[in-house]
Amino acid sequence: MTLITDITLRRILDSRGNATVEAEVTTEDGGFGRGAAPSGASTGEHEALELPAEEAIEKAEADAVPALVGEVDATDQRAIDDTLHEVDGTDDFSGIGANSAVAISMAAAKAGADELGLPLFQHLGGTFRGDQFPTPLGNVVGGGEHAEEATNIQEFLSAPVGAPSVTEAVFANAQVHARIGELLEEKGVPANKGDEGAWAPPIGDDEAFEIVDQATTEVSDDLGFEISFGLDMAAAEMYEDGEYVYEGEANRSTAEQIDYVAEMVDEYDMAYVEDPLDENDFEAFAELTDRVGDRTLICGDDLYVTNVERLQDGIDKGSSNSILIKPNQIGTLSDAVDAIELGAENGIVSAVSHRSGETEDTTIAHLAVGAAAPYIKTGTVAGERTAKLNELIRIEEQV
Ligand SMILES: O=C(O)[C@@H](CO)OP(=O)(O)O
Ligand SMILES: [Mg+2]
Repeated sequence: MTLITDITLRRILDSRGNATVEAEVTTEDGGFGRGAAPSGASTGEHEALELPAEEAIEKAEADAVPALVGEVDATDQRAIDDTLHEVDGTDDFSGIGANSAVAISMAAAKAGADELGLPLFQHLGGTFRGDQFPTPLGNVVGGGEHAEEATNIQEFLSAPVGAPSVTEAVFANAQVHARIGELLEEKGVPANKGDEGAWAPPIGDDEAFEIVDQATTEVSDDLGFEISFGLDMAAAEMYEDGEYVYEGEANRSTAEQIDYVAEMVDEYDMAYVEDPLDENDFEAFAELTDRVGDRTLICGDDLYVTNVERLQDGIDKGSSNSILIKPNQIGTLSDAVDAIELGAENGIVSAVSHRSGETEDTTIAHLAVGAAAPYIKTGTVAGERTAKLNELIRIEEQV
């Protein structure tokens, strides 16, 4: 037993320039870990609650810190995360803030790993983990809530499903991103970038499909392995009064949205579609999964918010064959691992994910490897994204 001896919380900047919570945890034998909370823009209605950074810090200092310091074993992640839940006392972490909770949970995990002299992925996953690497889904074009005057669809994701290693996959996504930059320039389209470093051009979704298809095909031919692509439609953000609102084109009813997504899956042989329907429509999700789930991943992000109860509901209804895992949506690493494991037991494929507002924290790279998640979504370029991608490259070298 090695007790936590100190926890420091502070306000730091995230990649959008907003304040977020950073935590540092020290153990009695000198173990140390630092973690920082990310923050979403297209947040799900049922996510754990993020409080303003200063308020989250004050509340966690008053309630969580005294319950952990000198009380809990730094190497017992379940006990740490259970304590966070106990002191918070709510269902959605509105007591201390999900941002304080996740920062402490991640910092403590790193302190525990340091204490044990293990890489974080192994502390989280155990001795027999570390030989399975996630395929990185790389955001290369996007709009929605992540950029003004760009595509309706929030993210077009390069998916190097045939890459022989995670390192080659990471570089393949960067090459697709670069190729799209060239294609946009050739077309004379001004190419700004969105919150996650993806190109955010003022073009329609149809044109974006064509450009991403061309770039992934060309890079795939060049590198000699399969690069598919996918989407995060973040459809809850488009859903108004029973219709999916597309700027510059006709709105779609739920039935039309299902038809549209199914057609695009087949036309472009897409590997992955996240949040194609509203976050409360488990039934429409099930209809789409029934139609195309044998040939693509239909992933629930805002639908499940990394919550095992919502995931169980989706499993019972056949809503999807994939789940997005965001530790800050649920508040602790233990909760995130529970969702991955419940998914795996039921044939649901996990993709561990960043948020649009990020920091240099690399925990999700370790979580994906430690929990053997088949996918990770953490951008393509930009420092706060490459922090995780470069960490995956380093982990691959270690094993
Ligand atoms: O919708 C998503 O999957 C995420 C990350 O790409 O965006 P946000 O963090 O804004 O919710
Ligand atoms: Mg999403």
